Amino acid sequence: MIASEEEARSFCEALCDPPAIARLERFIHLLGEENEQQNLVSSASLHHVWQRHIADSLQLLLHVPRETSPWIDLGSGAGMPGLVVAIAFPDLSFNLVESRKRRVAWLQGVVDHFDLQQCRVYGSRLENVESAPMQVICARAFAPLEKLLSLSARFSTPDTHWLLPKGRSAAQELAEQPESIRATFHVEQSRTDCEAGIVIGKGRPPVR
Ligand SMILES: C[S@@+](CC[C@H](N)C(=O)[O-])C[C@H]1O[C@@H](n2cnc3c(N)ncnc32)[C@H](O)[C@@H]1O
Repeated sequence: MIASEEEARSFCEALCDPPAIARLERFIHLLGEENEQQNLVSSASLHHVWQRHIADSLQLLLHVPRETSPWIDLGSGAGMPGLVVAIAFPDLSFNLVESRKRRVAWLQGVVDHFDLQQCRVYGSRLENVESAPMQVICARAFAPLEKLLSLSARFSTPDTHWLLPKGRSAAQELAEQPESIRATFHVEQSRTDCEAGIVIGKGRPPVR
């Protein structure tokens, strides 16, 4: 379990090369500046930014083969987890979906800053994004599991990996789903919070 900022940074250094760590440091700086202009993340969380945001995002890579792409991140907000993984691994293809205008501008500004040519920002509601097959669907703090699946199953195929950090409600939310959904997903322990879980799955869930 990652229990400190130092451990979180070491965890990220084990996953990423030094240029990626330098880009993530720059992202943290930009995030701090932008957070004074708009409420992207809680200011308290910036005191634990490697643990709460960077390692929390990068830990998703432990659950999917490294080269898997494209990803879609639902409700990217400040950029967790999709933008953080895109900054660390710019060779992977990412689609970031966010409906709030100022957040969209922030995401696009960061994509431009790092010249992330494989990263596309969709400034609209997910409901209005055209369907396309994705290899990874991720979302942190986007919507309750049932709603999340019904809004996004159309992006999945039998090969799609689902990576859904769900905080402390992970096991409960999954337990409330019908057996057909429970058969597709399971909960893995988060590395950054001993009480949090990540709902992990593979395939196209049979949603209504
Ligand atoms: C609680 S925030 C989480 C942001 C980020 N994933 C994180 O963990 O820091 C949820 C985000 O989803 C966006 N959102 C909510 N419903 C959406 C929808 N239907 N389509 C696109 N974005 C949506 C909100 O604007 C918000 O930025």
